Amino acid sequence: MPQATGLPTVVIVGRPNVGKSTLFNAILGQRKSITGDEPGITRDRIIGDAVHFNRPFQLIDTGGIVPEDAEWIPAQILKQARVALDVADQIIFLIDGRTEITSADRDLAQILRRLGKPVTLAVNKIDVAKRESLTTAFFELGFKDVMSVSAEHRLGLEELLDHVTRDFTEVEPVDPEEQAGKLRPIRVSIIGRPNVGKSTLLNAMVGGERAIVSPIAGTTRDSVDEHTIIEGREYVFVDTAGIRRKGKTHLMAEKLSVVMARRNIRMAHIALLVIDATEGPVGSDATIGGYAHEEGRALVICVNKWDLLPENKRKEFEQNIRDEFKFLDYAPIVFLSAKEKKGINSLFRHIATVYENFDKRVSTGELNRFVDMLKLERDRRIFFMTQPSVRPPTFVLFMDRGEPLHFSTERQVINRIRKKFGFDGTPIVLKIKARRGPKDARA
Ligand SMILES: Nc1nc2c(ncn2[C@@H]2O[C@H](COP(=O)(O)OP(=O)(O)OP(=O)(O)O)[C@@H](O)[C@H]2O)c(=O)[nH]1
Ligand SMILES: Nc1nc2c(ncn2[C@@H]2O[C@H](COP(=O)(O)OP(=O)(O)OP(=O)(O)O)[C@@H](O)[C@H]2O)c(=O)[nH]1
Repeated sequence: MPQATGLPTVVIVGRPNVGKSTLFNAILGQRKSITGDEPGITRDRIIGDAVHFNRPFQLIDTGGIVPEDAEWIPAQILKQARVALDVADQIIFLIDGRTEITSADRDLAQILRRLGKPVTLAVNKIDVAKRESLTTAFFELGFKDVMSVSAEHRLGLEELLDHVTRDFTEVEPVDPEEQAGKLRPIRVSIIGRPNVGKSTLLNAMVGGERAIVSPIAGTTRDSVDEHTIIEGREYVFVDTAGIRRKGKTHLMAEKLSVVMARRNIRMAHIALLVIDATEGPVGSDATIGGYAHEEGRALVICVNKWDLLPENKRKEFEQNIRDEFKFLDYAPIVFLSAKEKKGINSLFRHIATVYENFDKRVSTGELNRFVDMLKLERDRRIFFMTQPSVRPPTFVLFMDRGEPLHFSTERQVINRIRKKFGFDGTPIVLKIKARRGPKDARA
């Protein structure tokens, strides 16, 4: 039976066949805010979570509580629906507006009045536009709040819910800060040496049938950001003017690409480091990737022009990258051909996952169960651990002393965090703080 969730509870009661389930489904369906564990609503779902204008509540349909074949008497309803009525903050007493008031309606009305809870009498099956005049006959049941609805045609539901939820607490829709972060566009920077295919990749990602592309002038005079929406998620490609501006002499261009990468990484959440498959990972690729790491930005390594290499080279190439870029071991590697538009969907999926990790928060409870299992250098002690921020995920270890961990120990801790919680594609920042013990407090 209903769990006490702490949410205000609305209970729908009425004799059989008045339309309780129809109303229940209409309210939950209309609000699209079912949070139950199975998708969709079945006929025998009797409890669901709903929201009306930021006022969340729990809705119970007693139609599912009283068996359909039960001989209907008020006592029966009371027995079966007792739990629901006990937890009710608001009761919707549903009757059939197309039939005469029955003795069962009258008996139930009396029982409900005695509960001393707020009851709204909802007259159902009033399927016409001018509904009010049809409800006057029902005032004789002794409720001052009488409203008409058509559950089937979803008429009058808004007014009914306005009324029923009027005293319920309004909540902010989740944490607005976090929510804003989730809804904000993912800022992507395409970086790499000259001629690796950056502008071809940009075109493949924002061009063609993906469309909804609009170049928007950025804050700096000649920078242009490009927006695109893929599967409901908005992406902004930062400084595409820079990507599209062609290099001058080769040497100039090479240096320029490094300078540009450094600047653009700061404006982005995620850097796409483009490597030319025909050249393999080279020194300046590592330099550019290193900036993303230092700036604490998420990273996806894109091996472009893969159409020019045989497929069976993939493993070898991947190993090559891992060997050259040891410090970027968290970055996923995507093989693609920007020119042939191959691997672009996979790249978008990686970006979405990597961003999720970049923005991921682990609860303090989970972290401290994890800390219990960490064994560090023998002379260091961890008291507890928190994650104060995201983008990038930043963890603080509260220890006996504030001095940094040995490099290899720090790496080990970060790897353990990755292994336990999964942070593919994002750097992890680890900070050490001395816990203020009782001695410090006295000093
Ligand atoms: N015309 C009309 N019919 C409706 C309306 N709402 C429900 N009905 C019909 O009334 C009948 C009973 O609806 P249910 O939702 O199953 O009624 P219930 O109160 O849950 O019935 P029990 O489960 O037996 O308690 C169904 O045939 C519905 O299609 C309405 O607004 N207008
Ligand atoms: N075979 C093949 N060629 C590609 C691919 N992507 C890009 N190219 C080619 O590589 C060359 C360079 O591509 P661009 O997109 O201009 O490279 P860029 O990185 O923007 O170059 P800069 O502006 O100089 O930094 C062009 O001739 C492209 O057609 C690919 O996936 N496969």
